[in-house]
Amino acid sequence: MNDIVVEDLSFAYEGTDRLILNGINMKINRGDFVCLLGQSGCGKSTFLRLLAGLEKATTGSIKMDGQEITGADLDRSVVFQDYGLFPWMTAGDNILLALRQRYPKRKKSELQKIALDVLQDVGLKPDVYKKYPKELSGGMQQRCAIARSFSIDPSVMLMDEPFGALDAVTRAKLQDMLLNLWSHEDQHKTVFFVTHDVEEALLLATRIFVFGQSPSKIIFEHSVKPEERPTRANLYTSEPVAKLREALIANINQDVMSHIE
Ligand SMILES: Nc1ncnc2c1ncn2[C@@H]1O[C@H](COP(=O)(O)OP(=O)(O)OP(=O)(O)O)[C@@H](O)[C@H]1O
Repeated sequence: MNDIVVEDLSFAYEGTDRLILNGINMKINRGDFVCLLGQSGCGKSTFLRLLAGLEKATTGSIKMDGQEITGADLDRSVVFQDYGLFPWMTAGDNILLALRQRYPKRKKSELQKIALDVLQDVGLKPDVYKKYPKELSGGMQQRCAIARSFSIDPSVMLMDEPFGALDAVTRAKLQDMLLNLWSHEDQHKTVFFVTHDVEEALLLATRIFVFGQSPSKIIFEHSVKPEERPTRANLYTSEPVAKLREALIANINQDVMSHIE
């Protein structure tokens, strides 16, 4: 079943006539892990904002389960690079706030239990619940942001370079954690994940799209066959992954060069 269908989408920010996105078509199945690549400024974040319902298509449409996306919805949660936790609230209260919006009628004690469970799911100890964001490392804050996002059980997670600000070791740990969370769900969540990092996309994606620029359109797409999905151990030795890496880099480079020449 196609969960999200993007048809002939074009977009210009209000008050401007410059098209940021043009002629985007995409059919995404429930449970796909979609990675979006492309050079800086090509419109990846803008595309996520449209999926989130924070912007409206100029022409064309984005439909989820056959219904046009017309505004924000807790069924599509967003994780940004800068963690997005409210600094004046503890990690636990940040998660509780999201849970309260999702489940307004449930008891506080039930919601606290969900918050503690999701903190554990992302590998954090219970004492993190009472800590303020400034008392946590960048990696811990991003774990909290992901925990908050998972806690409200959205069908779709929109992740805008969530690991872009982290060091390589923390980043690898969080990639493994995210894959683990995603793959252990009975029904996988659909993930849209923006990254600049080809290796990250190769490791995570079941679908990869490369956006070109001015205005942005899809210049390359690939569906990864289940038997070709790499692990961290064979990321650099698998033949299909090597071929895909070559194709991704060639397409991104070609797009960069065509805007320099
Ligand atoms: N609110 C806005 N109003 C007008 N133009 C905007 C607005 N936000 C972004 N843009 C422009 O839209 C284009 C695409 O930006 P966007 O942030 O979507 O690209 P990106 O591919 O996510 O970039 P990066 O990889 O650097 O994060 C850029 O030219 C940017 O200047």
